[in-house]
Amino acid sequence: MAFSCQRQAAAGRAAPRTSSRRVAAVPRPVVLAAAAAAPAAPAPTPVPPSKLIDGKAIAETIRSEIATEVAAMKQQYGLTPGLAVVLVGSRKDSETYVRSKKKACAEVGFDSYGTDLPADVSEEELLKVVEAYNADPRVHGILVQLPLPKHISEKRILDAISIEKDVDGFHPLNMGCLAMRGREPLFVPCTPKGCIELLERMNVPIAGRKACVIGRSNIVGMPAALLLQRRDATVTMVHSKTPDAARICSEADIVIAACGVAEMVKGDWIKPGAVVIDVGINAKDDPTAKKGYRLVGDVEFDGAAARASLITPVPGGVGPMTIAMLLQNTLESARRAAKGEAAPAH
Ligand SMILES: Nc1nc(=O)c2c([nH]1)NC[C@@H]1CN(c3ccc(C(=O)N[C@@H](CCC(=O)O)C(=O)O)cc3)C=[N+]21
Ligand SMILES: [Mg+2]
Repeated sequence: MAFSCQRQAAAGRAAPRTSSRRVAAVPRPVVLAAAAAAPAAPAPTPVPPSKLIDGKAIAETIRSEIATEVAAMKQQYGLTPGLAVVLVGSRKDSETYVRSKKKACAEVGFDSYGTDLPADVSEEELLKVVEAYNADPRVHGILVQLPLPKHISEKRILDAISIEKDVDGFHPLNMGCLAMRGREPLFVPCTPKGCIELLERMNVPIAGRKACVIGRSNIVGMPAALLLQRRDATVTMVHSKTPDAARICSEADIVIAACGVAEMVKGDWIKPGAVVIDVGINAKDDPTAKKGYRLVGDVEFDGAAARASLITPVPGGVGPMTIAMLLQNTLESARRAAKGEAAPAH
């Protein structure tokens, strides 16, 4: 059940907001009860659905497009795309993500292969697993779930993934090609690719616009900035050492927030009419929620939504797109294998 749907459902029912007793009678009290807990604060104006970028629905559309292509590929080449997912340790969030990735594979008709290793596995053992998947012709994509335990060098593991199977796009050769004009990476990292796909499917113009990327991680901020740049946006990156991040952000037509700090980007960071893509997924304590927390992004949603022309919710925004792009990358890799395309020289 997507949070965005709850938000919309709640927005349609104005009356229960004011009374905590009536809130208790509402079947899904998460949002309403949170509003009732602070009666002094005025309830935020409900966000009109036309402002929301429904990543969950767009990802579903993409997944059904992929399923159609997989069926055709099986027919034409007798080939089934295969994704290998390697999980080290037992972080609850990683286990959840890995489960959703395997489920998404099954839904579009991919084969998936999983290796679960204990948290204290040696780097050498993990390397052997990666190398076995590199050599396995049924596998077109390899994903080693991050973060890895401290004693393992992520660099060493990611560098070992064959670039033809690097569906995460984290290999330095793929990243390097992304950064260079006149070159194309074999794969683009899934989360930033999903952000661009959302902009494109919502018909948001990128060329000639000012974009602000908040955060400079290898997996989101940096590749997001490079992708925007490739589409002729004027990109500014801000980060924890930027003294005037709020001012710089407030000049942008497109904001991609990927700083990993819950609700850091406030409403007044957003230029009226800007498009806001929120990559963050943070757990925020909420005693009224079933699990004792709810998910929030890196953007303070209500304040930003009041000014933005379009905004992604969390969850139900970028998250589902990350998985859809992983499937797209894996499909593309399988297509190259089916056509026997030689790997570009490297
Ligand atoms: N090698 C590697 N590749 C990754 O792509 C990778 C990774 N490691 N480590 C962790 C991050 C995180 N990530 C997400 C994937 C899906 C959702 C997703 O589907 N989110 C849903 C559900 C959120 C929820 O309910 O928890 C949503 O936002 O609506 C979120 C986050 C991939 N990552
Ligand atoms: Mg990714």
